[in-house]
Amino acid sequence: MLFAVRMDVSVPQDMDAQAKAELLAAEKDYSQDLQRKGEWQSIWRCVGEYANISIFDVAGNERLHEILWGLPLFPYMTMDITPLAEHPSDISLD
Ligand SMILES: O=C(O)C[C@H]1C=CC(=O)O1
Repeated sequence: MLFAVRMDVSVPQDMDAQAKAELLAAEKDYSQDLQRKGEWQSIWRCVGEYANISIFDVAGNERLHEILWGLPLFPYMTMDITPLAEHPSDISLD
């Protein structure tokens, strides 16, 4: 199942610099591991915002929930999740 997820990040301004660096490194590792496994298909920066739009291809809602809850940055994010279906005008389906 495909999902588009918009993640808006808001890390506290007063977070310790070392703790922030470790958090962002853990987030990157977590994301790239799932990208290599094919569940996190793509990630795009939203221009001018500390936000991304990501495409996930996962077994179902429970798996997406598990992935999102496991994000190291989860406590500092808000998310908007859109389930995706095929579009009848998609030429790759012809
Ligand atoms: O920078 C972000 O958009 C937040 C985050 C989500 C995955 C990742 O590597 O960073």
